[in-house]
Amino acid sequence: MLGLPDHIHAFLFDLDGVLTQTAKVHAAAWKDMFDTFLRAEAERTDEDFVPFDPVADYDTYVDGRPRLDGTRAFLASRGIDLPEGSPADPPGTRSVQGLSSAKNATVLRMIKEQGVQPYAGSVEYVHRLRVLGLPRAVVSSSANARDVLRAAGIEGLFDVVVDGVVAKRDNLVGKPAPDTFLAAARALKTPPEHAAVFEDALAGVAAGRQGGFGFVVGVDRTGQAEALREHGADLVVPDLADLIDRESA
Ligand SMILES: O=P(O)(O)OC[C@H]1O[C@@H](O)[C@H](O)[C@@H](O)[C@@H]1O
Repeated sequence: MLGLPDHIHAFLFDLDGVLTQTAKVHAAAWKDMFDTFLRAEAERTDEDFVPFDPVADYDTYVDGRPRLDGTRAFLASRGIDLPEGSPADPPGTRSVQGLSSAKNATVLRMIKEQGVQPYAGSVEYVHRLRVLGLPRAVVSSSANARDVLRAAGIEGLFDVVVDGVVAKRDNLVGKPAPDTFLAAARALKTPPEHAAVFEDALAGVAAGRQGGFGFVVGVDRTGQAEALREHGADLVVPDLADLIDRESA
């Protein structure tokens, strides 16, 4: 079905980096926040400032995970232990919540300034699924997913959205756990073995593999095809337009 095996009847799409060109905006916001924090830490402790790597650190610790998990995972990679804090902490407070709020303020500002561009190949692919009457969901760790979908003008293309807000409400463990994808498959009334996962994040393809989904498509926007395969992608494509081409080849 549209470049995928015939046993696939439902389609679960990650948002940032798969449907919209916002993975790079998130990466830039994370770098901005962590570099400000790391610079201050370097001064405080009289140690060298080692910046956040927007490719290696982003892909390994942050990409695809819920915001607070991303903050915790990167801090742990540097051996930095911060108090959890509270959601009321002002952005930039020296706490997990304070740093996460600073990142969110930056990403929201960037999205407001730059707007949100969808990937044309993804929009075309989802349109074709809709014409065929096949069920489609967005599965994103982001608490800003609804706003991003709306800003990209593609909110109406999906039957179900499981985002960071839904995950919190329903106590779903975030990616790389498969729970949010499983919840979306349930909502589409499709067993996981008949659903496909589309992901650009290593944590996301790992979630698809762990959840026993029928097919996992890795979407490689940044030259990490091999790592996507290692984390569980059955197929890696640079863009969803390639799946349309496979279908008509
Ligand atoms: O901070 P938000 O908007 O809730 O998003 C959480 C995460 O959502 C994921 O979709 C992105 O890949 C991550 O980069 C991001 O950090």
